[in-house]
Amino acid sequence: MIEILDTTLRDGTQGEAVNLSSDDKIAIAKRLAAFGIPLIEGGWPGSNPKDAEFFARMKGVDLGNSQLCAFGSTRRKGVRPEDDPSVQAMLAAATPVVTVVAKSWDFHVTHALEVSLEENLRMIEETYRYLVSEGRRVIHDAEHFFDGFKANRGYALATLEAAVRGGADTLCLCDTNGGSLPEEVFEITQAVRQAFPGVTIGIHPHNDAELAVANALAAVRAGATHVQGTINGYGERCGNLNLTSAIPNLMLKYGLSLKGLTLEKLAELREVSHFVDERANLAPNIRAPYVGDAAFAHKGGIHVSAVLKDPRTYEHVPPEMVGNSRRVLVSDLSGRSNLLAKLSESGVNVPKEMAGALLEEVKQLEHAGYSFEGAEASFYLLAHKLRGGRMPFSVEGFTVFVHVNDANPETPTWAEATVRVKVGETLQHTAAESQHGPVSALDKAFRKAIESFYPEIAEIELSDYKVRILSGQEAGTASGVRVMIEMHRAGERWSTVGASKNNLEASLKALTDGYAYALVKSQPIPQD
Ligand SMILES: CC(=O)SCCNC(=O)CCNC(=O)[C@H](O)C(C)(C)COP(=O)(O)OP(=O)(O)OC[C@H]1O[C@@H](n2cnc3c(N)ncnc32)[C@H](O)[C@@H]1OP(=O)(O)O
Ligand SMILES: CC(=O)C(=O)O
Repeated sequence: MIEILDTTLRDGTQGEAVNLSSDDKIAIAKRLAAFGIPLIEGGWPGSNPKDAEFFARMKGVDLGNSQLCAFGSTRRKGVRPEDDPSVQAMLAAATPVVTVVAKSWDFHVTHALEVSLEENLRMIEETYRYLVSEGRRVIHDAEHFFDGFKANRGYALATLEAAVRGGADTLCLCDTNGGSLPEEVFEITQAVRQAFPGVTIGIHPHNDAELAVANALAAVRAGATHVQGTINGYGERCGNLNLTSAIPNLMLKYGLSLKGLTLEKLAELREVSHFVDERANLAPNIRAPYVGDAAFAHKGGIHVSAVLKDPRTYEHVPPEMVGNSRRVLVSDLSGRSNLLAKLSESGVNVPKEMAGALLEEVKQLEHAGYSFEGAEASFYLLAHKLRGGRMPFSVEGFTVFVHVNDANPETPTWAEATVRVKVGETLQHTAAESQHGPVSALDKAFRKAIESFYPEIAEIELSDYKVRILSGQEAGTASGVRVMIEMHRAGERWSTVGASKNNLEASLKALTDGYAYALVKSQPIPQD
């Protein structure tokens, strides 16, 4: 049985760009508890008012079967634990468990802590004896344990002995600098397990050599049963053990039981990962194993063709087990299988002979700078047109004029646009102005042209607009720009693409695809 300690709210917040308010921390603690994480390290109460406030506010919060841990360090040199403000702050947090960082590496003791090797041993033992006497479960975070063991094995083991004498019930070996190799972690963890029979051994690996997951698994194979990490791998420098990878590896690959976590709960993993990113205001990593958007996204034609026959051909686990889903991408690396699968996702059945023509068109347009991978609405429209589907309008031309007044810099720059749009047999010629730039003026003029025919467009909003400069090879012969647009309406989102040598033309193509998609969706492509 493996026990997970989540340190997203402590080590996670030591990661660059990770900032959580106490409201965020409370929401994350509750979500982790609902997920089934048994130990949730909430922060360092002696460090800052926000962490102290978090623990004060958590006092009345019911975390079910999960326990909150306060983090801190051993007492300072020459101070009794009873008189050490950081130790007192840990106690004031009133958590059943405390996680205490202590030095294991002789070099750190003499150079960072600047105390004698003997005083460090006393700091560990006395701090723990005091915390245990106050009714706390003490988890000893043996900082730099692997480096310390390699430098001075005898002293590193002596720090663990001091921890056990003081009453620590878990010896968590930290790869603080994140540079250890799995074979070293295996051997050293095994040596510690043999030296401390009956004591719980833990692992806290950092990811500086991209080995945190491998090192956690190595430690578990060597007998560690307590694993510390963070959701999405947040943490100091390159981060901590990513629990969204470690948890499914332990459960699905090693077949181990994890305290508090069931296979049913594992299906919440992707949602938990996104919840934490959302609270931290960070964009999810699309390539994150198991939980990322791309984790089960199939792009190469050969892959898609096989996955459609049996997903096990290119998937190591079923995506549903971790709450993810299979996706098929359309690009110039597609075969007909990608297109047919993509269209069938939207309920569209395209005859096989037509798929060849569609594939050819996708490849030509991608050569000219389009990218359909993230522009599923534009791809849908291509198929719609190829099937002879009616388009709600056609754009016949546009002009844009930007007014600048160099003589009077106080006068705001503003743009004026006209568009010529045909709806059925009616030619609409409209103009609009905007102080938010030429694309905004074009959008307004275009809406004006079609709104009397399609009043439902009033509900559509633009949510994202990205321009990418295409150069040389990537754009083939058509160096220029690619514009990707995202629109939404009542909880539904869709994305489109336009490419051209002219930024405004690319923008108008992506914009009008967005409106056209919303309108044709109510008149689906006729089926065979
Ligand atoms: C490996 C880890 O990730 S451990 C967690 C690290 N996390 C953090 O540091 C975030 C929170 N930290 C803080 O808010 C501050 O650093 C505080 C409040 C802890 C200390 O602040 P300050 O008193 O200003 O000290 P400062 O940060 O400059 O230096 C750290 C001190 O802790 C001491 N220290 C380091 N490790 C330990 C330890 N295991 N036990 C006791 N003291 C320690 C250092 O020797 C140094 O003492 P010194 O000031 O006498 O040289
Ligand atoms: C305790 C801790 O965060 C470390 O040693 O990395």
